[in-house]
Amino acid sequence: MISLEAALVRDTLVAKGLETPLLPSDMSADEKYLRIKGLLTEVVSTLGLDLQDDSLAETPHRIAKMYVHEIFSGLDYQNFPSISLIENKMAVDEMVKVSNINLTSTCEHHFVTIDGLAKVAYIPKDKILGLSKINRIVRFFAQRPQVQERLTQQILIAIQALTETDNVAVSIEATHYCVKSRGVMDVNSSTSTTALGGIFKSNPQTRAEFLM
Ligand SMILES: Nc1nc2c(ncn2[C@@H]2O[C@H](COP(=O)(O)OP(=O)(O)OP(=O)(O)O)[C@@H](O)[C@H]2O)c(=O)[nH]1
Ligand SMILES: [Zn+2]
Repeated sequence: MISLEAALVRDTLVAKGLETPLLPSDMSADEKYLRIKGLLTEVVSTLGLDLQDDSLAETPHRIAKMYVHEIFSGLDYQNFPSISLIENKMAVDEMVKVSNINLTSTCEHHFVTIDGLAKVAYIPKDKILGLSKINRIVRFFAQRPQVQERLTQQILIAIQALTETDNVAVSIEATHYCVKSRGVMDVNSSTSTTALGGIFKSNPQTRAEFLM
């Protein structure tokens, strides 16, 4: 069973065509762990590494656990954070902005790290979101194989759906280790992405206030 909030976010992402491409599966987390552990035993031994060595013996177990319960745990809506929303009794109608949210994700093309910072803002309407929940929503979607553009959009849409307002903005600045530690091997470049909704898109001043 997933929470009502998780179901709302999932259904909104599906309706907007922004859900991560997922196939239906009825495997439990334990079944996934066992299957991945077996497959990684093949990978590690095909690379010629000795799984009898005490340093390597647990590597398939560690990676399977890491995929299912850590870095890809956001594929399972049962891990969606509990969301606390309160009524906007104080009639806040100015921007609430959370900056420097630590973000560690995984590039879906190479399964290596994306390391960055996110900034999220919204202008409350009837509901106010518990502050830490913004960080937790960022973290949930980061814990999936991702492209940065989709990650940025998914956070936007989740917060729009939960706060029942379009006036949400998200930006991410990140280093992709698939660019830094392999391939083109550029150690200096970083990538910025932005997703803007409502007044953040239509009003240049609001956009500028968010981006500064
Ligand atoms: N748009 C976008 N591209 C990404 C992201 N993460 C990785 N990529 C890119 O995905 C592309 C995959 O390109 P391919 O040519 O199929 O893979 P590749 O041969 O490993 O490419 P190189 O990285 O150039 O060596 C690369 O250009 C990556 O830099 C992301 O978050 N967003
Ligand atoms: Zn990559």
